[in-house]
Amino acid sequence: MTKLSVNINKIATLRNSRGGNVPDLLQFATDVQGFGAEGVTIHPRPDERHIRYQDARDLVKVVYTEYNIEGNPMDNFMDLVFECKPTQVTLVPDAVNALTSNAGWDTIKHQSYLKEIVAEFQRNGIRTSIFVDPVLEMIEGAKATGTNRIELYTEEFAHQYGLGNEKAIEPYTKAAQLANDLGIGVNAGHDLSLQNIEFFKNNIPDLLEVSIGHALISESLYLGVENVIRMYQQKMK
Ligand SMILES: CC(=O)[C@@H](O)[C@H](O)COP(=O)(O)O
Ligand SMILES: NCC(=O)COP(=O)(O)O
Repeated sequence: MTKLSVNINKIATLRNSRGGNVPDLLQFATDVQGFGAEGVTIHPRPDERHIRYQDARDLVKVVYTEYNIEGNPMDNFMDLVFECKPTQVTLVPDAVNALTSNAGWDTIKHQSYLKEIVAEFQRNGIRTSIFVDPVLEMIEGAKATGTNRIELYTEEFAHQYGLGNEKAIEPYTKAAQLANDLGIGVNAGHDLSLQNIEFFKNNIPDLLEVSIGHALISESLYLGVENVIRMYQQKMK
């Protein structure tokens, strides 16, 4: 079975836009788990524009499924992860001001750095995952770091699939197969959605977990708005 970890960054974005506590991030995390999600993902960024470092700490008290913290392993981020002790840390090579994640690690160039960091998280009992493009050399490089898992960066697949190009799945299938052969677990994420998730899942052997945020929150708005409009009108009859 593939676990669904809900990325709640967007809930924090909405909350921060008004300065109060609506929507309530902790309640939302509690609810998605109550609705059956098998995990909660956050990706605190250095400017704290959505998830704040304090959110990561507060979530420790309410996340009873898999807690996945994503980010670039700079000093502040590492300290935060050691403090929160999530189930999994996903290492992402984002630039400080990146709008969103836009590339996987070069696991060959940064191999000794990643090896050291992976070992440090694992010594603290935290499972590691390395965000990578579906390139076979990068999967082999990831193996050499000692990581437990990789997360396949799926933006290109999502984009191409949206254009009708089903062949775009091929490098992902091959990368996942190699990871399986090498004994590394396979996660995936970025721009996965109701439109593309079934095809993706059906073509990736042993997909352990997907983390989905942007589309899932947008789809929740679309699928919920009709009900909410009727509820307002009901109250004003
Ligand atoms: C690692 C990854 O794929 C990202 O999708 C990410 O976690 C989302 O971050 P933002 O919500 O800041 O775009
Ligand atoms: N790791 C990917 C993630 O957490 C969510 O990405 P997206 O669905 O917001 O693109």
